[in-house]
Amino acid sequence: MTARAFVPGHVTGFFSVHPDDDPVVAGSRGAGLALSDGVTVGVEPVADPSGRRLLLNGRAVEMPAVTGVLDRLGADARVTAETELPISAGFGVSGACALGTALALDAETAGGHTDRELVAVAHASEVEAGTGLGDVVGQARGGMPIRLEPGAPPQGYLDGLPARPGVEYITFGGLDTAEVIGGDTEALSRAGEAALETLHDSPTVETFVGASRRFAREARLTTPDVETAIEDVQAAGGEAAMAMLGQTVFALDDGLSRAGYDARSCRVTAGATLLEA
Ligand SMILES: Nc1ncnc2c1ncn2[C@@H]1O[C@H](COP(=O)(O)OP(=O)(O)OP(=O)(O)O)[C@@H](O)[C@H]1O
Ligand SMILES: CC(C)(CO)[C@@H](O)C(=O)[O-]
Repeated sequence: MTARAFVPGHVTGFFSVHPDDDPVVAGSRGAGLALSDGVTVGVEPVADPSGRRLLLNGRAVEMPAVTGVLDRLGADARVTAETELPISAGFGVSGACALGTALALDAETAGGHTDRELVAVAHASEVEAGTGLGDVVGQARGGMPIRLEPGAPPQGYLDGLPARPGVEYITFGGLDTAEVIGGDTEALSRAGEAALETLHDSPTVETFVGASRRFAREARLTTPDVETAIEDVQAAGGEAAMAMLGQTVFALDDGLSRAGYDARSCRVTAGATLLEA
C-alpha cells in the first residue's frame, strides 16, 4: 500500500519577494487561491537513492523541490504525481509535489513529524529549488490565503478570505518562475506590497482580483494574450487577473466562458490532506 496526499493547485494573484539565508524564513507576501484542481501524490519507499524516481502523469521528470524533500527527510522513494494542471503556468505544481511528498512519506514511514514541520520541509525545498516562494504555505492552508509574513510558520504568518468562489482558468503558455524570482524584483515587490495594503483595507474577493490585475500590469508581467483575455472577461461583466507565474488568466465564477473562452472550471478548496488508503 502506498500513502497518498492531495494538494490543491495554488494561484498567486500578487506577491513581494523576501529573501533570507534560511530557506524556511525566506518567502513571499501576497495572496492567492487554493484550487480543487490539484496534484495527487503517492510515495513508495525504495531501498536506496538509485531507486528514486518522480513520475509526473506517468513521465519520469526531475523536480529539485521533491529531491530536496527526500534529502531533508533522509528517505528514498518512488514518487508518483497525477494532475490535470498545466506545469510552469502559475499553479504551483512543484510546490504541490514537494508538499504531497512530505505528507505521504511521513504517513508511509510513520515518520513522526508534525504538520508544521512537514510544511517547513516542503517550503524550504521549494525555495532552495528556486521554483516558488509562497505556494507551499498557501497549499497547506487552503482557501484564499493571504500571506502576511514570508516563510513557513512560525515565521511565516497567514490569514485568509473566508469566501470559496468558483474559478475558471485558461493557459496560453508557461513562464519560468526561477528566472523571474531570481531576477530584479524591486519594482515587482513594491507593486506587491501596495496590493497587499489594498486588500488589507478592503478584504473582499473583488478587491483581491482587482489588486491582482493591477499588480500584473505594474510588474509588467502580462502578455498580449493575457491582457486580451482579462479585458474580454471585464467587457462581459466579469472579474479576471493573471496567475503568477504563468501565461494564465483566472476569473471568478464563469467569467471566462461568458466571454467566449473554452476555460477549465474548478472551485476554491481546502488545504492539503492525506487521502484514505
Ligand atoms: N514538462 C515540464 N515542463 C516544465 N517543468 C517541468 C516539466 N517536468 C518537470 N518539470 C519541473 O517542474 C518544476 C516546475 O516548476 P515551476 O515553478 O516552473 O512551475 P510550477 O511549480 O508548475 O508553478 P508556478 O508556475 O506556479 O511557479 C521544475 O522543477 C521543472 O524542472
Ligand atoms: C513566486 C510564486 C509567484 C511562484 O508561483 C509563488 O511561489 C509566490 O507567490 O510566492
